[in-house]
Amino acid sequence: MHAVAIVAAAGSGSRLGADLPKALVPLAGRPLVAWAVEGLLAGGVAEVLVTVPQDQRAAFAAVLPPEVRLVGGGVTRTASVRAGLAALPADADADVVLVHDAARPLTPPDVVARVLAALAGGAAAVVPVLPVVDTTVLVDDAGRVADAPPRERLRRVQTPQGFDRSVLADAYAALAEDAEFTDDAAVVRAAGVPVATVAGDERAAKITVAHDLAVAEGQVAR
Ligand SMILES: Nc1ccn([C@@H]2O[C@H](COP(=O)(O)OP(=O)(O)OP(=O)(O)O)[C@@H](O)[C@H]2O)c(=O)n1
Ligand SMILES: C[C@](O)(CO)[C@H](O)COP(=O)(O)O
Repeated sequence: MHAVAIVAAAGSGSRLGADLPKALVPLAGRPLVAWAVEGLLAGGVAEVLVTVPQDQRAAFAAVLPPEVRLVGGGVTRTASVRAGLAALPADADADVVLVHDAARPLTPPDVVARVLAALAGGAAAVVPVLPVVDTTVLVDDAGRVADAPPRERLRRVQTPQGFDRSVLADAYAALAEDAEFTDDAAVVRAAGVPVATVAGDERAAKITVAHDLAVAEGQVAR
């Protein structure tokens, strides 16, 4: 099995509110994207491609190993992953593709290895998940609680998400040009592909707001 990873790193990080793209924001002195790439390689990925803001290639090249390919991203995460997939050479060795967020810099290599093992075991699509520990409700348009789904079957979905390469490519090819999904598992599910799960890890938490970055700094310092 030859695994290539696409790291979605073309977002601005508006909710974090830093003065540079979120993937370049330092965590213990190193940009988030550098942490994310390192974790993928340590977990068994052979090649990494990073989707970056169109005008930031030089800044990303300066902080990543030279063998990491950079591709201009799109206006949504879905468009960025689509651009990354399109940039994979058709004859490349890769038979599986992992899609990861630069915003999950401290994802342990063990999570990457679990995703790869599930693919090697025959899964066409696999996501790392964690249980939901809070009571979780659906609200109506007025913000009133409308329903409380049983949390035993709810999961929080992380990245990297892993796919048979042709399954992911075909699912993206079937999407409308402006389609937007919150993750890649939703893209393949829209094409009717079942998605398996493996255990995620709290350390793979996504950095979205300033508090998340502070938590990650504490994690690295421990
Ligand atoms: N057009 C986009 C938007 C997001 N991403 C990437 O998708 C991942 C998850 O997105 P999120 O954490 O929401 O990042 P941002 O879109 O940058 O954050 P915000 O919504 O706060 O602006 C991030 O690594 C981000 O760089 C991307 O590659 N291209
Ligand atoms: C892909 C993801 O990280 C899985 O949890 C998440 O859906 C990204 O969401 P965002 O709104 O782009 O932060």
